[in-house]
Amino acid sequence: MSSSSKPNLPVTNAVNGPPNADLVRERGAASFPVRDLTYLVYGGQERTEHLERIANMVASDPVFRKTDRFFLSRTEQYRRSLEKVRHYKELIAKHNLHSELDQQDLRQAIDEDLPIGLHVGMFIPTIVGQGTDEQQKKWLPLARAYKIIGTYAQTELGHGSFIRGLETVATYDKSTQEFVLNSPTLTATKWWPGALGKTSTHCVVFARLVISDRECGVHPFMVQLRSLENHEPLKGITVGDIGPKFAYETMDNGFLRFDHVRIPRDHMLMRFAQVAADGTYSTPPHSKVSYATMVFMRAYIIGTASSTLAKAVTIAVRYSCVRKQFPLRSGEPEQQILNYQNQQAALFPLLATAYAFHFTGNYIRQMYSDFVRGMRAQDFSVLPEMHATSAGLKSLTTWIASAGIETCRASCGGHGYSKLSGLPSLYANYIPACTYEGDNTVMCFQLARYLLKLYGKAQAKPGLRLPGNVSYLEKSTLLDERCDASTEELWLDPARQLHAYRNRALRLVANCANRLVAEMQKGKDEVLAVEAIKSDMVKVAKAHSYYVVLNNFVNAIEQLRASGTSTPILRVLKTLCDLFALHFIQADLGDFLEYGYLSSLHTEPLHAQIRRLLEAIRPDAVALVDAFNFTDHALGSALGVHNGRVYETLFEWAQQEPLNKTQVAPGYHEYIKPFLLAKM
Ligand SMILES: CCCCCCCCCC/C=C\CCCCCCC/C=C/C(=O)SCCNC(=O)CCNC(=O)[C@H](O)C(C)(C)COP(=O)(O)OP(=O)(O)OC[C@H]1O[C@@H](n2cnc3c(N)ncnc32)[C@H](O)[C@@H]1OP(=O)(O)O
Ligand SMILES: Cc1cc2nc3c(=O)[nH]c(=O)nc-3n(C[C@H](O)[C@H](O)[C@H](O)COP(=O)(O)OP(=O)(O)OC[C@H]3O[C@@H](n4cnc5c(N)ncnc54)[C@H](O)[C@@H]3O)c2cc1C
Repeated sequence: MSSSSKPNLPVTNAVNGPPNADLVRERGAASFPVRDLTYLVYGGQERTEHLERIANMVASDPVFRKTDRFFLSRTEQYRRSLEKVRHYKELIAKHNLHSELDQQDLRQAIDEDLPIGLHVGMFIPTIVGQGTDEQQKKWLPLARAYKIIGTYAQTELGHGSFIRGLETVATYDKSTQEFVLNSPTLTATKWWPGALGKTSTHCVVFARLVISDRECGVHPFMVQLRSLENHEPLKGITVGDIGPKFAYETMDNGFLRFDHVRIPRDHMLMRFAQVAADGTYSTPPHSKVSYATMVFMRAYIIGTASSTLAKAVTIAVRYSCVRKQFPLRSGEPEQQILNYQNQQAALFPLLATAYAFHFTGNYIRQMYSDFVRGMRAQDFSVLPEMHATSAGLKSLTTWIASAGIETCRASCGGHGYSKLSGLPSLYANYIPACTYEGDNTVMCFQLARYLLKLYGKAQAKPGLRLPGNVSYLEKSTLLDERCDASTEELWLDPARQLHAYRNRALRLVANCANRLVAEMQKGKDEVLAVEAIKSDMVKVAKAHSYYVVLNNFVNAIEQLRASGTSTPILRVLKTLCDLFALHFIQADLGDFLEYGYLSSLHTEPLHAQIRRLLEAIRPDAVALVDAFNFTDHALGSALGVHNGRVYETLFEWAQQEPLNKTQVAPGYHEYIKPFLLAKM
């Protein structure tokens, strides 16, 4: 089928030449207009073309090249990322990219963990969210123009998850109307904040506020760290880089200590809690409102899980199409490895998941903007739902995307282990998303607590109406219902798929609630009873989040159908949605079998339907990854190049290896020559 409009062919880092014939053939045989799916993913033709212009501008700009990254030392990588920051700023001015959206598009196209990520992602949002109008007026123009660079300094050597345990103190001195910031112990040292070590001139510090010996809880303070003239740390401030990490080399995650550093009273961000000149403290309208930037970032992280996984899948699917291994019978041509069922079973559920997460990203963005609108009107009622939902989805999406990248890497065989595949660095730079912005397990407890509370309320008050995604907690009769998908066809019914996910989630919540009561009946207080069910709480949070993701995918398809999306696109999205739904039932089959919701009567057709779905996706696999529309620059992979010239590109990129600069190995004369035969 032909596309409705021609794509702008991505700028390529691949070796030029005729494209791989298998890829060409597969692209020509797609069952749907690829370009239309791209428009759907990126929000329309105009927006897609705008993104392409930016992506191609970045991809063709030598400053943004990525191919040298594997051969640079940590310090060189940091310097290179600063060079990219400077150039990013130059391009904003040159191309008039002053809107926040344009700048976000540009950063996304640059596709590197730049040391201004925290400035944009957390420092500015914290000023916007927590600063008074006057504070915003003072700091935002400076921050937005990069006259100052800031970060978000919350985590300490001793505490990250347990925010109330932070030890940095901000003591109010009424006589001078200043706060005195101090790090009283080694464990009070701020540790981890991105761009803190070497780049930032300022930061928002989270410290426990003390007024006349009274503890008022953790609050945000604006602090200047370095001189704006020579970048030297200011008096009383000890700051530096925390040293080598698993990856993330471009980012100077830092440490920071305060020795009785004085800041003016108006440097406490006082939108919600205030300290008056005489030391009178006014409490915020919600005790956790100062945690709002983290909720914002969790929502952002959920949105990026789709694109990250989509990159890994694009690389693995294209490579699996080019790579051939074994003829089925002797004398026949070798098979593309993508034809093997095991390869499809590894990759296609991840392809489906990347699409599923795309719709979940849209959902959380909408939920977040509704929540912000409410907050502006002093309505915090949505905060618990927003916090719990984003905590759970952040955990599920980052866990699945991390594991998915590794699956993609492993499915590329030996070449997947080469950094030139792009997959090792994609994985190593992505996995901290499971830890930062809230350790995933700890985040799951937050969602599970919320669900258990609502379940308890619904039990105590029949007829209570709960919000949309959790309304199934009202229906304990659902627990008596069983699966009736006894044929392959019935498994394609979205209502039945959702029923299964809802039933599993409710079952796990109910079991957890019962176990909590049982533990308390054994004599434990509530705190210890919760400790006894913690691993089950993680399962509860994941089960609910799976349900939310599937529900969003099903709803999105319904909305697309209603808005007249073409049948071929709807068909392929429905196939992906079915595969997502059925694959994750198959993956957690024990949950569904344990309480008799499913039996072998249902599992046989389930397995058979999954095999059919893999077959259905196979002819469209390349088109489905092409629809993500990544440039070769974005993928940074010799295996995933758009033209499929995988071996040529691998060979050429390998020539850049510094070891290849000389024919004779460095160290040969000292270490090899002495024991080799002198002559043959
Ligand atoms: C939206 C789309 C936007 C698109 C545009 C974005 C542009 C951005 C550009 C970005 C550019 C680059 C990106 C950079 C890349 C990313 C880099 C990542 C950098 C990482 C930064 C960090 O890691 S910052 C540090 C993060 N730290 C944490 O997350 C700590 C985790 N811990 C906590 O959150 C809390 O302490 C915990 C929730 C665990 C418990 O809190 P605690 O104070 O102990 O409270 P409890 O007593 O347990 O609970 C009391 C009740 O409060 C409820 N609650 C807790 N937290 C919240 C909250 N945040 N909101 C609401 N309610 C909350 C809790 O549930 C309890 O409720 P209950 O009813 O009493 O049970
Ligand atoms: C790359 C990277 C960038 C970062 N950037 C920033 C930044 O810019 N600013 C910033 O302030 N911070 C930053 N952080 C810190 C990050 O937010 C914390 O590391 C994160 O919140 C986890 O906290 P923790 O390290 O204290 O883990 P811990 O809480 O010590 O977790 C360790 C283990 O204990 C378990 N655990 C913890 N509490 C409980 C409990 N109550 N019950 C059961 N199990 C529990 C966890 O599940 C985990 O398995 C960054 C971290 C990384 C890795």
